[in-house]
Amino acid sequence: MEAQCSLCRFCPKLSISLIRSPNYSFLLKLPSSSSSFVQTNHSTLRSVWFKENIARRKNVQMVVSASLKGEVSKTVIQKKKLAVFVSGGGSNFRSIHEASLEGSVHGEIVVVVTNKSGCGGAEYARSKNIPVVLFPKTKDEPNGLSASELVATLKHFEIDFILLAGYLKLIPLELIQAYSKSIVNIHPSLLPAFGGKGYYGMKVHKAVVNSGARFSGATIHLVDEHFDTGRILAQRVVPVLANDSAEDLAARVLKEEHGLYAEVVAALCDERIIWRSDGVPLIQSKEHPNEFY
Ligand SMILES: Nc1nc2c(c(=O)[nH]1)N[C@@H](CN(C=O)c1ccc(C(=O)N[C@@H](CCC(=O)O)C(=O)O)cc1)CN2
Ligand SMILES: NCC(=O)N[C@@H]1O[C@H](COP(=O)([O-])[O-])[C@@H](O)[C@H]1O
Repeated sequence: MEAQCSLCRFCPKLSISLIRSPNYSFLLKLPSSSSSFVQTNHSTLRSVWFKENIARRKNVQMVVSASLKGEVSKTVIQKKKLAVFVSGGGSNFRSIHEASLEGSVHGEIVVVVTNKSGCGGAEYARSKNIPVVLFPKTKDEPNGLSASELVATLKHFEIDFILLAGYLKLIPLELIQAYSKSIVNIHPSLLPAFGGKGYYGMKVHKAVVNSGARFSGATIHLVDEHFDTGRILAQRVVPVLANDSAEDLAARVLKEEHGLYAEVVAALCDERIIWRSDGVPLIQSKEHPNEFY
């Protein structure tokens, strides 16, 4: 009898099913590409199940995969530590924070960085007892940090990923080099269209409507030293309707942004980002680990 094994939720990379053999040991059926079976036994399954539940309590995620040679190896994925950068209302920040609290994002927002101490995102962070750091140092924000002070602060918080969510200042090269392939940004258009210096907030949507474009959307990309030129990681498309105002379009795009950002941050925290040989980052599907998008 073939039964879906409890191992499957540990090893999303393999679609494994259990076949109970006559001597009561378990055979792990590897993906259809190989007809081979690997032998395991009840005690392995029981110990994996036990460790997985212990792991859950320790903020780690256990991934178990069965090798062709029959070793059942376990990979422990630590819960990631996230820094979110905001300048405005912070709805994307709130969306990611809610996903983190309900568990769909295996990460914790441990610090918020802003260039506007009174913005909505910073107020929300304070209401949730999340530390707020000012960056950069300007005449309006004399208490802001320098780039090197910010890097030191983020290292102190042991940050794994930096998420820009409506942050409006240029991220300096020093921070980009300190967090290589670990800074992402969300932009409210289908890059490379309608991106770059001067393209932020409602300015983007006004340009899209005025252009007559029939589609727009949201883009999440890796951050490099220029505005909006980093490798694209994910996009969602929305229609631009004939009588849309810029505000109508902004609301439609923002709704997609919230879902897209939570999905991408979940993939980052699950270590499901795979770099194609030509440098394009892909996301490994959680439901179908053999599929990438
Ligand atoms: N090194 C990088 N830093 C930032 C990036 C990036 O891709 N690389 N993305 C931006 C976010 N962004 C678009 O997604 C963006 C934000 C702001 C601007 C812009 O023109 N800003 C104005 C100042 C606006 C203000 O202070 O109110 C400007 O620099 O003149 C363009 C794109 C975040 N950082
Ligand atoms: N170029 C950067 C840019 O325009 N970012 C945009 O600012 C808004 C922030 O909203 P939020 O503060 O409610 O998340 C979002 O629409 C985001 O895509």
